[in-house]
Amino acid sequence: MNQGQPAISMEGVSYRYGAQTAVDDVSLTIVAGSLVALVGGNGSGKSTLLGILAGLLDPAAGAVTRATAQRPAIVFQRSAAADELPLTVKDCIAIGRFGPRRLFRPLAATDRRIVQELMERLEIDHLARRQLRDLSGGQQQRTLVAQGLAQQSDLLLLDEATSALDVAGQAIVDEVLRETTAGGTTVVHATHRRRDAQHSDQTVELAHGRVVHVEDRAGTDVIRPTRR
Ligand SMILES: Nc1ncnc2c1ncn2[C@@H]1O[C@H](COP(=O)(O)OP(=O)(O)OP(=O)(O)O)[C@@H](O)[C@H]1O
Repeated sequence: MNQGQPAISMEGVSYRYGAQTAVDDVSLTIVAGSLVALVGGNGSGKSTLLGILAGLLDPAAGAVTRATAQRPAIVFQRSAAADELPLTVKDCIAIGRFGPRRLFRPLAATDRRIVQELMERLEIDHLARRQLRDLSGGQQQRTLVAQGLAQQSDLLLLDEATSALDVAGQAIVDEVLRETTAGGTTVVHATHRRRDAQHSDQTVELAHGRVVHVEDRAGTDVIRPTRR
């Protein structure tokens, strides 16, 4: 995909849970190879919008256009599998190569290399054989980010995926995400912490399901918020 071209366009997108409108008439263009922070308070619609971008939720109204048909990689704050399955850090990242159903087939040399490189980049290689459920929240989050990256999708979606990271861990993930977008991947990171947006190319602020503010890296408004 060409960097600088639209990776995703949303036009008048809305989503409702029964009578509750969670995303309300959102129009947005996300440029390929950019790092976008989706910010807003609890219940502002970040996860729902991410679910729409992931293709997991069908909007009630509006249109979403993606430049490619690749399946997006999505990283959540926590993994239920981490609590239930006897997964090592290495296994968990390997899921990103195969999908959960093919977890226990042998890794090809290329997959092993990708898993190893990601563990090194995220500085979790010393934890490779540890059970995920025995790790700290921040160590688990680094592993889940590595799992998302292992998928090598052109669209990486993060849902509060760095909330437990300390300053050093956040700096590592910021750097890895920056490298990832430089390689052409589009990254959308939903977070309620505004400071997580400081390295993003674009910050999209949601309130009550609406885009209320969009800023580019230099701090200038680039898209007018949707009118009420
Ligand atoms: N499964 C659901 N059923 C009913 N309402 C829901 C459901 N999921 C979310 N909502 C509602 O939709 C709105 C947006 O929720 P969403 O989870 O998208 O927000 P968010 O910004 O991700 O919040 P948080 O930061 O708390 O995770 C909220 O009012 C929420 O109560």
